[in-house]
Amino acid sequence: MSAYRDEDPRIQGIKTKIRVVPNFPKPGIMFQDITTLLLDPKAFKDTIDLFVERYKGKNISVVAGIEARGFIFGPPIALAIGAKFVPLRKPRKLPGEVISEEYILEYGRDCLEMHVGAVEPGERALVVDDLIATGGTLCAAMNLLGSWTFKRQAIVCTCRVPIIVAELQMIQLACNG
Ligand SMILES: O=P(O)(O)OC[C@H]1O[C@H](OP(=O)(O)OP(=O)(O)O)[C@H](O)[C@@H]1O
Ligand SMILES: Nc1ncnc2[nH]cnc12
Repeated sequence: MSAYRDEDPRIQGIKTKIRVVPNFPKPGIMFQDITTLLLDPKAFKDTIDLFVERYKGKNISVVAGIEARGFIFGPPIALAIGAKFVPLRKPRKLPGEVISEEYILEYGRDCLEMHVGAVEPGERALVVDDLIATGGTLCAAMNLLGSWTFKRQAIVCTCRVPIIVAELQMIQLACNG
Protein backbone atom coordinates (compact mmCIF):
# COMPACT_ATOMS: atom_id res chain seq x y z
CA MET A 1 0.00 0.00 0.00
CA SER A 2 1.58 3.26 -1.05
CA ALA A 3 1.25 6.54 0.80
CA TYR A 4 0.40 8.60 -2.24
CA ARG A 5 -2.72 6.59 -2.95
CA ASP A 6 -3.85 6.78 0.67
CA GLU A 7 -3.66 10.54 0.36
CA ASP A 8 -5.43 10.76 -2.98
CA PRO A 9 -8.74 12.56 -2.36
CA ARG A 10 -10.51 10.30 -4.86
CA ILE A 11 -10.08 7.27 -2.57
CA GLN A 12 -12.55 8.51 0.02
CA GLY A 13 -15.16 9.24 -2.66
CA ILE A 14 -14.76 5.75 -4.07
CA LYS A 15 -15.06 4.14 -0.63
CA THR A 16 -18.35 5.90 0.09
CA LYS A 17 -19.89 4.44 -3.07
CA ILE A 18 -19.27 0.80 -2.14
CA ARG A 19 -22.27 -0.62 -0.32
CA VAL A 20 -21.59 -3.08 2.50
CA VAL A 21 -24.33 -5.70 2.83
CA PRO A 22 -24.16 -7.74 6.05
CA ASN A 23 -24.91 -11.46 5.96
CA PHE A 24 -24.91 -11.81 2.16
CA PRO A 25 -24.84 -14.34 0.60
CA LYS A 26 -24.78 -16.13 3.94
CA PRO A 27 -24.55 -15.23 7.66
CA GLY A 28 -21.27 -13.67 8.74
CA ILE A 29 -20.23 -12.34 5.33
CA MET A 30 -19.91 -8.55 4.99
CA PHE A 31 -20.53 -8.30 1.26
CA GLN A 32 -18.71 -5.43 -0.50
CA ASP A 33 -21.13 -4.46 -3.26
CA ILE A 34 -19.42 -2.57 -6.10
CA THR A 35 -22.64 -2.25 -8.14
CA THR A 36 -23.36 0.98 -6.24
CA LEU A 37 -19.96 2.33 -7.31
CA LEU A 38 -20.86 1.60 -10.93
CA LEU A 39 -23.96 3.78 -10.60
CA ASP A 40 -21.75 6.83 -10.05
CA PRO A 41 -19.84 7.71 -13.24
CA LYS A 42 -17.35 9.96 -11.44
CA ALA A 43 -16.49 7.38 -8.78
CA PHE A 44 -16.27 4.64 -11.41
CA LYS A 45 -14.01 6.79 -13.60
CA ASP A 46 -11.86 7.78 -10.60
CA THR A 47 -11.40 4.08 -9.81
CA ILE A 48 -10.23 3.30 -13.33
CA ASP A 49 -8.06 6.44 -13.48
CA LEU A 50 -6.19 5.53 -10.29
CA PHE A 51 -5.06 2.27 -11.81
CA VAL A 52 -4.34 3.76 -15.21
CA GLU A 53 -2.17 6.45 -13.62
CA ARG A 54 -0.32 3.79 -11.66
CA TYR A 55 0.28 1.32 -14.48
CA LYS A 56 0.46 3.38 -17.71
CA GLY A 57 3.93 3.35 -19.22
CA LYS A 58 5.01 0.32 -17.15
CA ASN A 59 5.37 -1.96 -20.15
CA ILE A 60 2.29 -4.02 -19.24
CA SER A 61 0.91 -5.82 -22.28
CA VAL A 62 -1.68 -8.06 -20.59
CA VAL A 63 -4.53 -7.22 -18.24
CA ALA A 64 -6.04 -10.46 -16.93
CA GLY A 65 -9.52 -9.98 -15.45
CA ILE A 66 -11.05 -12.45 -13.00
CA GLU A 67 -14.68 -13.46 -13.68
CA ALA A 68 -16.98 -11.78 -13.05
CA ARG A 69 -16.15 -8.47 -11.45
CA GLY A 70 -12.66 -8.27 -12.94
CA PHE A 71 -14.48 -8.11 -16.28
CA ILE A 72 -15.95 -4.76 -15.21
CA PHE A 73 -12.74 -3.05 -14.09
CA GLY A 74 -10.15 -4.83 -16.25
CA PRO A 75 -11.16 -3.85 -19.81
CA PRO A 76 -11.21 -0.06 -19.31
CA ILE A 77 -7.82 -0.28 -17.58
CA ALA A 78 -6.50 -2.45 -20.43
CA LEU A 79 -7.71 -0.04 -23.11
CA ALA A 80 -6.31 2.98 -21.33
CA ILE A 81 -2.84 1.50 -20.84
CA GLY A 82 -2.73 -0.06 -24.30
CA ALA A 83 -2.78 -3.69 -23.16
CA LYS A 84 -4.77 -6.69 -24.33
CA PHE A 85 -7.48 -8.10 -22.07
CA VAL A 86 -7.43 -11.78 -21.10
CA PRO A 87 -10.46 -13.19 -19.26
CA LEU A 88 -9.81 -15.70 -16.47
CA ARG A 89 -13.11 -17.55 -16.56
CA LYS A 90 -15.12 -19.94 -14.44
CA PRO A 91 -15.08 -23.58 -15.67
CA ARG A 92 -16.47 -24.66 -19.03
CA LYS A 93 -16.95 -21.14 -20.39
CA LEU A 94 -13.94 -20.91 -22.71
CA PRO A 95 -14.22 -22.83 -26.00
CA GLY A 96 -10.53 -23.30 -26.73
CA GLU A 97 -7.82 -25.31 -25.01
CA VAL A 98 -7.52 -24.16 -21.39
CA ILE A 99 -5.39 -24.52 -18.30
CA SER A 100 -7.28 -24.68 -14.97
CA GLU A 101 -6.63 -23.82 -11.34
CA GLU A 102 -8.94 -24.79 -8.46
CA TYR A 103 -9.26 -22.70 -5.30
CA ILE A 104 -11.22 -22.34 -2.05
CA LEU A 105 -13.53 -19.33 -1.57
CA GLU A 106 -14.90 -17.60 1.54
CA TYR A 107 -18.13 -19.47 0.78
CA GLY A 108 -17.30 -22.46 -1.38
CA ARG A 109 -14.88 -23.86 -3.98
CA ASP A 110 -14.31 -22.72 -7.52
CA CYS A 111 -11.95 -22.92 -10.48
CA LEU A 112 -10.49 -20.46 -12.98
CA GLU A 113 -9.51 -21.20 -16.56
CA MET A 114 -7.42 -19.35 -19.14
CA HIS A 115 -7.03 -19.97 -22.86
CA VAL A 116 -3.72 -21.52 -23.76
CA GLY A 117 -1.79 -19.07 -25.90
CA ALA A 118 -3.68 -15.96 -24.74
CA VAL A 119 -0.45 -14.73 -23.19
CA GLU A 120 2.94 -14.94 -24.82
CA PRO A 121 6.19 -15.76 -23.07
CA GLY A 122 7.94 -12.61 -21.85
CA GLU A 123 4.83 -10.46 -21.50
CA ARG A 124 4.19 -8.38 -18.39
CA ALA A 125 0.76 -8.79 -16.80
CA LEU A 126 -1.62 -7.15 -14.40
CA VAL A 127 -4.37 -9.21 -12.72
CA VAL A 128 -7.52 -7.23 -11.92
CA ASP A 129 -10.42 -8.06 -9.63
CA ASP A 130 -12.70 -6.10 -7.32
CA LEU A 131 -11.68 -7.50 -3.94
CA ILE A 132 -9.51 -9.82 -1.86
CA ALA A 133 -11.32 -11.80 0.86
CA THR A 134 -9.30 -14.94 1.60
CA GLY A 135 -6.93 -14.27 -1.29
CA GLY A 136 -7.73 -17.68 -2.76
CA THR A 137 -8.99 -16.31 -6.06
CA LEU A 138 -5.97 -14.08 -6.55
CA CYS A 139 -3.61 -16.94 -5.69
CA ALA A 140 -5.41 -19.12 -8.20
CA ALA A 141 -5.05 -16.44 -10.86
CA MET A 142 -1.36 -16.07 -10.12
CA ASN A 143 -0.86 -19.83 -10.11
CA LEU A 144 -2.71 -20.02 -13.40
CA LEU A 145 -0.45 -17.46 -14.99
CA GLY A 146 2.57 -18.78 -13.10
CA SER A 147 2.01 -22.32 -14.25
CA TRP A 148 2.13 -21.07 -17.78
CA THR A 149 4.87 -18.56 -18.38
CA PHE A 150 5.32 -16.33 -15.40
CA LYS A 151 7.27 -15.91 -12.25
CA ARG A 152 5.52 -14.12 -9.42
CA GLN A 153 7.19 -10.86 -8.49
CA ALA A 154 4.83 -8.62 -6.59
CA ILE A 155 1.27 -8.16 -5.45
CA VAL A 156 -0.02 -4.64 -5.22
CA CYS A 157 -3.22 -4.19 -3.24
CA THR A 158 -4.94 -0.86 -2.75
CA CYS A 159 -6.36 -2.08 0.60
CA ARG A 160 -8.46 1.03 1.18
CA VAL A 161 -10.68 0.32 -1.81
CA PRO A 162 -11.78 -3.19 -2.68
CA ILE A 163 -10.15 -3.25 -6.06
CA ILE A 164 -7.06 -5.35 -6.35
CA VAL A 165 -4.32 -5.54 -8.88
CA ALA A 166 -1.66 -8.18 -8.84
CA GLU A 167 1.40 -7.47 -10.89
CA LEU A 168 3.31 -10.34 -12.37
CA GLN A 169 6.66 -10.10 -14.01
CA MET A 170 6.91 -12.81 -16.57
CA ILE A 171 10.48 -13.91 -16.77
CA GLN A 172 10.20 -17.64 -17.22
CA LEU A 173 9.94 -18.63 -20.84
CA ALA A 174 9.13 -22.25 -20.11
CA CYS A 175 6.30 -22.72 -22.54
CA ASN A 176 5.66 -22.53 -26.24
CA GLY A 177 3.13 -19.70 -25.81
O1 LIG B 1 -10.26 -13.55 -1.94
P1 LIG B 1 -11.31 -14.59 -2.18
O2 LIG B 1 -11.77 -15.26 -0.93
O3 LIG B 1 -10.89 -15.59 -3.20
O4 LIG B 1 -12.61 -13.85 -2.73
C1 LIG B 1 -12.57 -12.83 -3.70
C2 LIG B 1 -13.33 -13.22 -4.92
O5 LIG B 1 -14.70 -13.46 -4.59
C3 LIG B 1 -15.51 -12.68 -5.46
O6 LIG B 1 -15.85 -13.35 -6.61
P2 LIG B 1 -16.85 -14.61 -6.60
O7 LIG B 1 -16.05 -15.86 -6.57
O8 LIG B 1 -17.89 -14.41 -5.56
O9 LIG B 1 -17.44 -14.60 -8.06
P3 LIG B 1 -18.35 -13.54 -8.86
O10 LIG B 1 -17.49 -12.33 -9.14
O11 LIG B 1 -18.66 -14.31 -10.09
O12 LIG B 1 -19.55 -13.22 -8.02
C4 LIG B 1 -14.66 -11.49 -5.79
O13 LIG B 1 -15.09 -10.84 -6.97
C5 LIG B 1 -13.29 -12.10 -5.93
O14 LIG B 1 -13.08 -12.65 -7.24
N1 LIG C 1 -17.01 -10.09 1.43
C1 LIG C 1 -17.16 -10.16 0.11
N2 LIG C 1 -17.77 -9.16 -0.57
C2 LIG C 1 -17.93 -9.24 -1.92
N3 LIG C 1 -17.54 -10.28 -2.64
C3 LIG C 1 -16.95 -11.29 -1.99
N4 LIG C 1 -16.44 -12.44 -2.45
C4 LIG C 1 -15.95 -13.12 -1.39
N5 LIG C 1 -16.12 -12.45 -0.25
C5 LIG C 1 -16.74 -11.28 -0.62
